[in-house]
Amino acid sequence: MKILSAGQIREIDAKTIHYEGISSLELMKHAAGAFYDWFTKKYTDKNDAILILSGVGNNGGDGLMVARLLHKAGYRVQACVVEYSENYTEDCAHNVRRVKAENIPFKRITKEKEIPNFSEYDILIDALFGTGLSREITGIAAEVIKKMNESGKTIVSIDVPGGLFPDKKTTFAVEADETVTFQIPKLALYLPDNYRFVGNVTIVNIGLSEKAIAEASTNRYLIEKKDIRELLKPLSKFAHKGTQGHALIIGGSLGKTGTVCLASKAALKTGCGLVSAYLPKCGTPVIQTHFPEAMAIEDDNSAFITHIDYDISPNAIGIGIGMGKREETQHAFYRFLQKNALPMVIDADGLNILSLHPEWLDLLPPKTILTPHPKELSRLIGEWSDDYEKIEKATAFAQKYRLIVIIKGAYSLIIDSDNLYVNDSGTPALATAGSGDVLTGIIASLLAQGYEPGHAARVGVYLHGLTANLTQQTIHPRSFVASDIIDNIGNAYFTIENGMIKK
Ligand SMILES: NC(=O)C1=CN([C@@H]2O[C@H](COP(=O)(O)OP(=O)(O)OC[C@H]3O[C@@H](n4cnc5c(N)ncnc54)[C@H](OP(=O)(O)O)[C@@H]3O)[C@@H](O)[C@H]2O)[C@@H](O)CC1
Ligand SMILES: Nc1ncnc2c1ncn2[C@@H]1O[C@H](COP(=O)(O)OP(=O)(O)O)[C@@H](O)[C@H]1O
Ligand SMILES: [K+]
Repeated sequence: MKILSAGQIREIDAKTIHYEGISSLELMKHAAGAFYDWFTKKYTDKNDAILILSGVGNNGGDGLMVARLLHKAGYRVQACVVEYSENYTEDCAHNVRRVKAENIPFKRITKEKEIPNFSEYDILIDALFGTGLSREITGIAAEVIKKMNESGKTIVSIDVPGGLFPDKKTTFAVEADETVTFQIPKLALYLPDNYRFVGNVTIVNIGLSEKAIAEASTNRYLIEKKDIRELLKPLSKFAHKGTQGHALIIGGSLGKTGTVCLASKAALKTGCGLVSAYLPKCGTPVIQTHFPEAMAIEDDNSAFITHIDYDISPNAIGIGIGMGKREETQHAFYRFLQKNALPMVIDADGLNILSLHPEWLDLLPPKTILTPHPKELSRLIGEWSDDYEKIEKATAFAQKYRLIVIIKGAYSLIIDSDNLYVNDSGTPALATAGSGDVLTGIIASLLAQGYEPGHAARVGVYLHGLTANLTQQTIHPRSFVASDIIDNIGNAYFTIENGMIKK
């Protein structure tokens, strides 16, 4: 799904009206209706006191239309317009008239003392500003937002939290619990700095013209299940382990051989035909006991890796997990990079060693996948002042070395040449030891199966996250562990292929 800018969304809005031959008010009806459907499914208690805070633009118009729908359905609604400007849009003004005509409690707020007492309400709906925000908020709107944020009440934002810039850094905005956004994802909704404003994001369809959306050009995308389904390779009737790829996982050190067990098992469960694990000697009994399907190759050293030599022919490599940064291991890694031309995913200490020797980055085959979490990323590219600068610097880094960079997080970002992909599968259940090791195994497996690296990155990140979504009802997020990801890779495949969850 395309992620677009506020300007592009405005254009699609106008084109929809033109192509579909509908009025802007009708489009607003669709938008308000979509919000209403979502809201009434989530908040079913009609005794909740709901305060709707609208602005004077079309976002405010949406809010007032939502007030009318909720009132009609029997909810207890108070509608307000925070009159930060006298320039009402036509559709907003229309809805003010309708709200009054329908005898819905209504109030204009022009100065601080007119701000209602939020403690009398259960839910605040924010329709103050949408994608038309053009500058920092001051005056009465700022007063209202400050009080909303201090109220401790549930806040639900229509389209975007009031004050959130869709395409640049935000410092002050409504701090919503839920944001229901209209059809087109905006980048700002998925950035960690903005989580306190955005809360949970839901995208609802409002019937914007598909043709208009297709005409908008972008290099930013939100990954959807259907995209991943299209990328999945079919499994041939005549497949055998020799055709399904051989992944080699390299890593581990004394006390950290579990990382390689997790990645190796994840690799096999993701579908490659063979998995070998290269570890220090201490790891061999561990992996052979834990996971008999894997083949082990031992380093000479018992506690850490000192050379990386093997006489097998894998198709792809996952390297770096649990490996440590000892001198000997660093040199072994360097000599390995000098001779390796296979597709590769590098994580953890592999990344940390590269940040100690940035000149080694030139040795990586094009499209090597790096999977840093933010700390590892900062070691590679330096600090950033905000998420936008982080993306800019990571993109420049990825392009300079022709790499694919996956910035791991609640929403992982995949940078692949000019393109940015946002992944929204996954839950906080994944914030658990070894979760990143499993991702390395999944991606190594996909590379071994012949997936183009950009596809392996997207499919891998999406699959990994989906395992947590699928177990939300069966495994409490606090007790979900990395092995649960592995156990549910099959279910994730089922879900992607045909929407079915196998219990
Ligand atoms: N996407 C779609 O297709 C659809 C979109 N729809 C809805 O429309 C919304 C966009 O509506 P919108 O363009 O009217 O802008 P909106 O955000 O309501 O506010 C603009 C007003 O705020 C003002 N203003 C701005 N910044 C300010 C500041 N800092 N401090 C004070 N004032 C400030 C600005 O004034 P100006 O900048 O012109 O001086 C203007 O008066 C969108 O989010 C969605 O909810 C649906 O209805 C239908 C389908
Ligand atoms: N709150 C979250 N929501 C979704 N995914 C998450 C969340 N927290 C962590 N993850 C995912 O879990 C993985 C954690 O990786 P990493 O930080 O390397 O962990 P570890 O070092 O413990 O293996 C990443 O893929 C990340 O995207
Ligand atoms: K809003």
